[in-house]
Amino acid sequence: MRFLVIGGCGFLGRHIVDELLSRGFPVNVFDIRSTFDDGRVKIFLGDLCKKEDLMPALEGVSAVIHCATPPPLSNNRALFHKVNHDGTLNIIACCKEAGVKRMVLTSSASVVYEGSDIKNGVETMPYASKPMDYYTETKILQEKVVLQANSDDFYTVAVRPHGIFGPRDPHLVPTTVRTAQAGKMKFMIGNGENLVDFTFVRNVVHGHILAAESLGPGSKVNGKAYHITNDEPIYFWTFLSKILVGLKYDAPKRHLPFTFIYFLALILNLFVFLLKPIKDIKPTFTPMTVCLAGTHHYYSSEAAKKDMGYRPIVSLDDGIEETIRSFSHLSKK
Ligand SMILES: NC(=O)C1=CN([C@@H]2O[C@H](COP(=O)(O)OP(=O)(O)OC[C@H]3O[C@@H](n4cnc5c(N)ncnc54)[C@H](O)[C@@H]3O)[C@@H](O)[C@H]2O)C=CC1
Ligand SMILES: CC(C)=CCC[C@@H](C)[C@H]1CC[C@H]2C3=C(CC[C@]12C)[C@@]1(C)CCC(=O)C[C@@H]1CC3
Repeated sequence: MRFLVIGGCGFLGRHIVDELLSRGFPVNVFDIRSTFDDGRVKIFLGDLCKKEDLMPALEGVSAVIHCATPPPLSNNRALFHKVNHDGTLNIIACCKEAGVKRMVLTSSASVVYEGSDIKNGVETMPYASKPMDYYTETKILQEKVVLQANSDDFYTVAVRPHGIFGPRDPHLVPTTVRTAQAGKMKFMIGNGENLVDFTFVRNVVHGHILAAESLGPGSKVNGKAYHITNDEPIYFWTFLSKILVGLKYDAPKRHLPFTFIYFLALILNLFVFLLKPIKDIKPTFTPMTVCLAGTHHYYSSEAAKKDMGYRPIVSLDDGIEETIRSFSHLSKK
């Protein structure tokens, strides 16, 4: 089974490519940029929104893993809609024309998150009716169109990871370190007792490949979404403190009230919106990131265990240790 990994030059995508190769699968990569060179992989450069770019990459492919997105923490509504919604419709149409049989979408557990506590969330929870940011808004649209595209000759499934971390992560660890270096990590938001799923990247990869292998005629996974987690919810600020201390930064010790910081983030968000025509500011503390830092949000992966035999293959502590080692270049000097 030849795979095409759309977004294969990104953080998760590259790990998926590496694992597929190590399991002996032939792999194509499609991405708008190239970040690596491997003689075993043909990298097709292009825009997933353009049929003429995508079709050549689909030749001889039987399974597509679509994990491309604009950067989740950017705030570009038009780009998110263009890539995550319109672009995904294009991928579905191209897959059907090229005779691809299976599609795995990298969705997000955040498609049901509206800023309030979610404890052991299940996949049957309704989509967020008021998504907190444009990224989440378009991940909901994206998952809907992919699962609706499931049919007797094109099998689709959505994998919903949460808080992916690991080597080459461009979002979580670098943003945490930058925030600490700017002196903005001296306080925890809230009481520090909110449980959150952080998922080591190789567990997310394992879930994707299991999902791809499980798709097929009459399969129970066809047309469904599955949470893939480490199955070890951890206090948000305990996780961040482990990363920070591992990179020789001080862990936050004092607390700021969640509602106070959330109110400040709302005001800042308004200023960012008003100033947008003049200057594009990307604050770290947005209503979404403040809620993620101050509320419970962890999910059940029981459905993935039952329907596709998923189990995390790397423990949280081992994943944290490997991540810290891989980011030694970001250690405090
Ligand atoms: N990082 C996280 O904590 C989580 C990520 N996800 C999902 O996982 C997937 C992968 O995320 P990451 O690896 O963190 O992101 P990333 O930003 O590292 O990788 C995304 C890749 O998509 C490519 N891309 C963007 N626009 C494109 C276009 N128009 N045409 C072709 N390629 C394009 C980028 O060049 C990049 O290589 C995404 O779908 C994201 O929504 C879901 C849950 C959590
Ligand atoms: C409060 C603060 C600035 C903490 C620093 C860490 C954050 C940058 C990460 C903590 C939780 C992460 C997270 C995501 C991005 C990075 C964090 C906000 C996602 C929004 C990435 C894309 C998704 O699909 C959902 C993730 C939820 C958790």
